[in-house]
Amino acid sequence: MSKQTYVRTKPHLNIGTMGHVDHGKTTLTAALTKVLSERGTGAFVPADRIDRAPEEAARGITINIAHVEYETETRHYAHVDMPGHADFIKNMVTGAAQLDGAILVVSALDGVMPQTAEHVLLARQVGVDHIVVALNKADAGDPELTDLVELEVRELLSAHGYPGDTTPVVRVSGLRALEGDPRWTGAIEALLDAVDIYVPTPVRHTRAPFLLPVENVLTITGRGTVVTGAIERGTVRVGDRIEVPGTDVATVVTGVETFGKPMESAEAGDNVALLLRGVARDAVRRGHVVAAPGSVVPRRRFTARVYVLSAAEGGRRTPVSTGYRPQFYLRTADVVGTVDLGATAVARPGDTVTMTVELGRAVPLEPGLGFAIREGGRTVGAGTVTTVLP
Ligand SMILES: Nc1nc2c(ncn2[C@@H]2O[C@H](COP(=O)(O)OP(=O)(O)OP(=O)(O)O)[C@@H](O)[C@H]2O)c(=O)[nH]1
Ligand SMILES: [Mg+2]
Repeated sequence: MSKQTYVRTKPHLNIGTMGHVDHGKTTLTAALTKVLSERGTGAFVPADRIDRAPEEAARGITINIAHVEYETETRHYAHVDMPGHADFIKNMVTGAAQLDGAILVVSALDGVMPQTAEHVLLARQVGVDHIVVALNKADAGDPELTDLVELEVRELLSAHGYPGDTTPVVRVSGLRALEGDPRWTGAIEALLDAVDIYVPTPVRHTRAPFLLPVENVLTITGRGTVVTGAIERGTVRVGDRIEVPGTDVATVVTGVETFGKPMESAEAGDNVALLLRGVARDAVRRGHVVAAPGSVVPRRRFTARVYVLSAAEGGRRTPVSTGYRPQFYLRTADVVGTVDLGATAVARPGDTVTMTVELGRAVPLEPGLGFAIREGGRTVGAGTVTTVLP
């Protein structure tokens, strides 16, 4: 086994494509890899390979195939193209995507559609601070209509607290760029430049104790159990001791990889696969965290500020009251919880309220941790932990 080691020469960022179904997210992702493969800083990944299910890629200790990686002159990117609307919601609300920036794909032919708006709202809630717009299918759109679509997108962004007037909007054609048409490969270059310039290099908490929310667990015959996910904080290297709070797992990391390449040391922001010594496959699950020993104590109760989505935002039509038991999505965990609204007693759609929550099982909690509240497959609220209770 002589795999090439990952050498960190540039800052690493996590970005992704979002937008309404069929607006061309996957085609654009493929086009980005094609243009960069021609520059020699990435491998071309055709659209049908991006859309493939993660399980099919469980060779080596490789991570979710919905991620592709590429480099520009100044950065290394992991790019996640979420295969469908439901996956997008799941990845965004669970924090699995952990995007530093997003490319909002809007078809110049169709303009802003319901999921365009929903994704912008969700991006805002989960703390994606920087959006670059790709007005896709510009090859087929009438330029004057495309101008109107651009205005519409800028208004949408402004309405959700993004700087709509100054957000880069680049007219692209993923399809024509894939065919190698120089006008449109040039547009993809312009989009990449916009991302490089507009999305700032995030500050990573590399000095904090190591924490990895587990996104996926795989078994590699003959090697053991592997957990994958994006490192939230700290660093990790082969030989480090770790534990999985709330379980009996306390062991040593015996392998660290990113995109199939072994790493010397991984840090906050990296998408990694960790091989854990002597851990049974069913001992660790999505929703657990892997942490530096003694650094995290799982808890069940907290107070939070919560925004209850309005019906227009896809939320509930009726108020919630004390005793309400929805699902809470905290990092990659999905846990039932009981709401206590105290003296307020009810919260109407569109309200921001303080609540106390008691979760069905303990998870690592801390002030400032964001979460989503879901019920019957839709997002009904978004909040932030204010106090962790004993
Ligand atoms: N004319 C034109 N068609 C495009 C372009 N990009 C994508 N398409 C077509 O639009 C359709 C949808 O493209 P996808 O890339 O699968 O769209 P998507 O947003 O990933 O779709 P979901 O993942 O299902 O939400 C396909 O038929 C593409 O060939 C483009 O730049 N120009
Ligand atoms: Mg797609």
